[in-house]
Amino acid sequence: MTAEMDASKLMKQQVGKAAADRVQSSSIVGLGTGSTTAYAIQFLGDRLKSGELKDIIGVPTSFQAEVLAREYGIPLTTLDVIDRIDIAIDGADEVDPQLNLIKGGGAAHTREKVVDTLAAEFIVVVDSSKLVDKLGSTFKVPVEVIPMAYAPVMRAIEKLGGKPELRMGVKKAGPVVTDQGNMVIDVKFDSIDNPAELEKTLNNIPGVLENGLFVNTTNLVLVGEIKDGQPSVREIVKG
Ligand SMILES: O=C[C@H](O)[C@H](O)[C@H](O)COP(=O)(O)O
Repeated sequence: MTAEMDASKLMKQQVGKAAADRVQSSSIVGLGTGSTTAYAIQFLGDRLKSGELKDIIGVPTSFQAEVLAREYGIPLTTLDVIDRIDIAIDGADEVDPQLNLIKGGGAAHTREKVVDTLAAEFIVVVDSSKLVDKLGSTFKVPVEVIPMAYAPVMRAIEKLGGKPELRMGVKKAGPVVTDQGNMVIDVKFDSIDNPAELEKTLNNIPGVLENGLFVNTTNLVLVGEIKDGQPSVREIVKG
């Protein structure tokens, strides 16, 4: 493992723990997707096991989150049997100064947006590499589409000035298939000046299920960073 990988792992672990520590007993918890949230799920499981935390129920945002929650002993529920989510913990691929996000690097943004926006408190967990001045500067915007519509959706996105690319599988021939059985188009925009408007415009293309722009969805981002050689966590609160 390189020193860079070590640092990234340490930052993710630390921030995952900090988020898990904020969960209180008897909470219904939205369980996000990705490598950072995976640590939060693991630490929630540890707190349950030690008896420090009691009676939490998780709402998974993906097959990955569901499998991890089962592995770490977190009981699960679904949205048809609960009427609230107290807190959701989820990662992000980019965070801008207004705390708007790009998500969906793991193709889970559709279910994540449902769960995260239902939560009374949505905590984002990232390492410091995810902070950007402007959304779209390092990451493409993921757009989930129903399979029969992928070609016209790509043409419509080109007309909006985006450069669309069908996301292809790794160790799987052909496209990535989401937990809903759909496809993902990653879109490079030269400049995202109005994320709120772009989020709506993309979702308005027939055949699009959901895109990875999360605008005004969170007031709290926890950032894992390395300071003086030690992992630490910084809070960014929306003012
Ligand atoms: O679809 C995946 C999610 O939006 C993830 O939360 C996001 O990609 C961040 O993942 P990671 O913590 O692995 O960087």
